[in-house]
Amino acid sequence: PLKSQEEIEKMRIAGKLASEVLDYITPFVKPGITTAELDTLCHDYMVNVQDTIPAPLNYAPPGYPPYPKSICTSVNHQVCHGVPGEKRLKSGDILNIDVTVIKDGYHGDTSRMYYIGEPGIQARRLCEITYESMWRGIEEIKSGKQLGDIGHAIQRFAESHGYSIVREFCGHGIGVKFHEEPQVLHYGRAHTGLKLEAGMIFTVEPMINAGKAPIRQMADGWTIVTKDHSLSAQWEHTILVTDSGYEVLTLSAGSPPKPAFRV
Ligand SMILES: CCc1ccsc1-c1ccc(O)c(O)c1
Ligand SMILES: [Mn+2]
Ligand SMILES: [Mn+2]
Ligand SMILES: [Mn+2]
Repeated sequence: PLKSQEEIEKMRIAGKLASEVLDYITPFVKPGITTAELDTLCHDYMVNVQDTIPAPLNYAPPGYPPYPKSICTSVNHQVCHGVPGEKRLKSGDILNIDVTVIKDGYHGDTSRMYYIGEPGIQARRLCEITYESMWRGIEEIKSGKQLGDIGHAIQRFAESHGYSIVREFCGHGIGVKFHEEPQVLHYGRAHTGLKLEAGMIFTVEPMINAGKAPIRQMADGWTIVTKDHSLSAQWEHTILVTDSGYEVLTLSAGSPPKPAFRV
């Protein structure tokens, strides 16, 4: 549903707070720390400093058990929904931290990639291309355009670099609920799908694999990995559709800059 001005203001606050969690955790993301330690640090910051609620904690979408932690941490060939645990991060790893906070009843959802020590050139390139793929999709957002324009832009850019798009998970509407309509696919055909309207708020969160698209779910009932064990990267922003284009709601002081689009 379209958000009112009051709701949009609350979503701006929630989105900024979510982004600030990723700023806060950045200096802790070093070789030797465990993803469970990162979860505790983020949880305590959200609850004790921000007075926000971590949306993932005990979140149970249909067919899933309640999620046991406050953030998602997906390392290397893990695609998404990685559960924080005793795994120590090591130099060369790439890590996605995905944060969703609830403030005053409204959700802010964002994720970033982090380099642990010195990842190799291939790992860095996947992270950089995935970041630009997300922005290529965001750049299509404008009242009157269609959802297919977003997916097509992401798919074309990522696949032109020899990467593959994960199809089983998508972006989503967001507001008083973590997940609302519409589904925002990260692939598709231009000039197809739902028309975008000012006041819509949804996430763009492409998962891109260095190898082939197929994924597998781990025995923990949560963690998704690439079937071919290739590296996977993801970035996520929460976006408001405006008449003139878009407004990114999940920006903060430490947000990486938008890439200069190489043609
Ligand atoms: C823990 C959160 C969760 C559980 C099942 S799907 C999911 C999830 C994780 C990150 C997201 O950005 C998202 O939209 C959903
Ligand atoms: Mn997220
Ligand atoms: Mn999301
Ligand atoms: Mn990954």
